[in-house]
Amino acid sequence: MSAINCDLCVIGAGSGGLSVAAGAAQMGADTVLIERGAMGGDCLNSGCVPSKSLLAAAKAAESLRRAGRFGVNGHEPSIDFAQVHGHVRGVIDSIAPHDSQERFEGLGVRVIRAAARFTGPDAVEAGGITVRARRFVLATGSRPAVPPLPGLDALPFLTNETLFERTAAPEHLLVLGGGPIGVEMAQAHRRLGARVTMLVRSRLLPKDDPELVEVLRRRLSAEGVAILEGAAAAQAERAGNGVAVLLEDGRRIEGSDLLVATGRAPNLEDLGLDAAGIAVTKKGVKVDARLRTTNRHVFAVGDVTGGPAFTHVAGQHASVVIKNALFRLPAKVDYAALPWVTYAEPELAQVGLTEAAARERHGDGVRALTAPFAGNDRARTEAETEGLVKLVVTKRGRLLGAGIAGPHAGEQIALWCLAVAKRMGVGDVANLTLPYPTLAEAGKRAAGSFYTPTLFGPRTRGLVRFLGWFG
Ligand SMILES: Cc1cc2nc3c(=O)[nH]c(=O)nc-3n(C[C@H](O)[C@H](O)[C@H](O)COP(=O)(O)OP(=O)(O)OC[C@H]3O[C@@H](n4cnc5c(N)ncnc54)[C@H](O)[C@@H]3O)c2cc1C
Ligand SMILES: NC(=O)c1ccc[n+]([C@@H]2O[C@H](COP(=O)([O-])OP(=O)(O)OC[C@H]3O[C@@H](n4cnc5c(N)ncnc54)[C@H](O)[C@@H]3O)[C@@H](O)[C@H]2O)c1
Repeated sequence: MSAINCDLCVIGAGSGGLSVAAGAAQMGADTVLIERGAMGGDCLNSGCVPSKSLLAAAKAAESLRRAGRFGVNGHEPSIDFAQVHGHVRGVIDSIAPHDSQERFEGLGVRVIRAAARFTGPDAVEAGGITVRARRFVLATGSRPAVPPLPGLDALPFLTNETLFERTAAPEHLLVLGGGPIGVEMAQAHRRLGARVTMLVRSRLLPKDDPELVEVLRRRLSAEGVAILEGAAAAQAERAGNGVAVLLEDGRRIEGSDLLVATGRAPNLEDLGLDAAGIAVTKKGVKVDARLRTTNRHVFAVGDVTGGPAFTHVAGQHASVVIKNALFRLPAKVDYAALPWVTYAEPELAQVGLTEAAARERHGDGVRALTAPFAGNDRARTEAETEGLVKLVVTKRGRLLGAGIAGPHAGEQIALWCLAVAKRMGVGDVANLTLPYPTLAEAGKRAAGSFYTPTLFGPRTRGLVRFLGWFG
């Protein structure tokens, strides 16, 4: 068995591990990166990239269907699912070089393609090589959490790890779970010609603001996605060539295929965490705000920590770990201005606190300010007037959070990421001069509504009349 000594050893070459390894190597740290599967991890191979590529194809199909509202002949598109799959594959292939072993070796990283396992508090074994490092970073990600539903393990169900390999559309897709994977994949498959039924235990997108979710629920239903909320699955079984899910209320829902999208489980197994003295909780590796595990030589980043499971969170984690591990700065994670986007149409974007979370934390003084896209001229020109901007502010107008359901919400939220992160007030946005006509004006309108009662109230009218006497 050969041995390597290095400054930093990163386990897992997904969003988190790659960011740590690239940053550390470019800053001069002698870095080893260990990956047991495909370089790029979930986001590139079975997550963000394929899901957004599939959604883009689905959007193209839907815009043909809906073109009639512009007087442009809309028609039912003919969909070649194998070519759609080719598009998805092509996007992955076009991004893959950026995450590749070759690129990382070019940056000076030693890459080992094997499963890693701690053999002690300061040593890892992978592919017959013992790696000793001053610091380790655990970035092993997560996998689909499959619920213990009786009958499920005897069925050939789909997860995000298998869904994007399909070259034919399912005839009738049952989607178990109403989180972002469920919602995005339900709409994508419906638009690409499948029948889709969502089985949602509680409500759709439970982490999002219900008023904003309602916009998306209406659109999904209008497009023909059957959404069964409050539908707890009790059992799964075969039904001819397909599948059936029995609900607790006695209903039996049949489909050709079943997608399980019921959350994530951290990849902790076979890592020898006990040998390294690394404690875990039910959610993932136990870390403090500086992402230190219970072994002072080992940090953890990304999904394996059991925190918010997003690529941009893994990115923030990477930067916190680099500051701590390489520069000994006490940097901490900060989710106060954490954004997330569900990339269905209309998009749903949120940063900071939702109204419910803000009321829980700040009490009844919190105000919600809204502006619908129905009143926005750009939305009218685009014939995309569904949705709204919703700001959540303190009594004095400081922004606590912002949510958008509407066209390009994921792009529009960037302004609010800055405003919430910098603890700005509504006045900072209400006083901006924005280009006309833009969707962003809806946000400005929501911000401006904070002042409406005082600006157009009797006191202002009295003041204007009084000052008029001196003119
Ligand atoms: C369908 C889907 C869509 C998503 N869409 C979005 C989105 O639009 N935006 C967004 O921000 N997030 C999205 N996410 C979430 C995002 O993909 C994850 O949060 C992100 O990939 C987490 O990065 P990570 O580095 O923690 O883990 P991963 O990317 O999963 O990487 C972990 C790596 O570690 C490797 N590994 C595991 N164990 C070992 C071991 N013992 N030895 C060596 N290597 C090991 C794995 O093979 C893997 O490559 C999506 C997820 C899914 C499933
Ligand atoms: N656009 C994005 O950024 C994006 C897209 C996809 C995934 N992701 C990330 O991946 C994570 C995983 O996504 P997800 O949609 O699988 O998970 P999720 O945890 O967000 O949602 C899971 C859903 O499944 C339901 N559920 C759980 N157990 C169930 C059971 N036994 N029966 C029926 N329903 C059950 C939950 O009530 C919930 O609605 C997300 O939380 C998110 O962090 C992000």
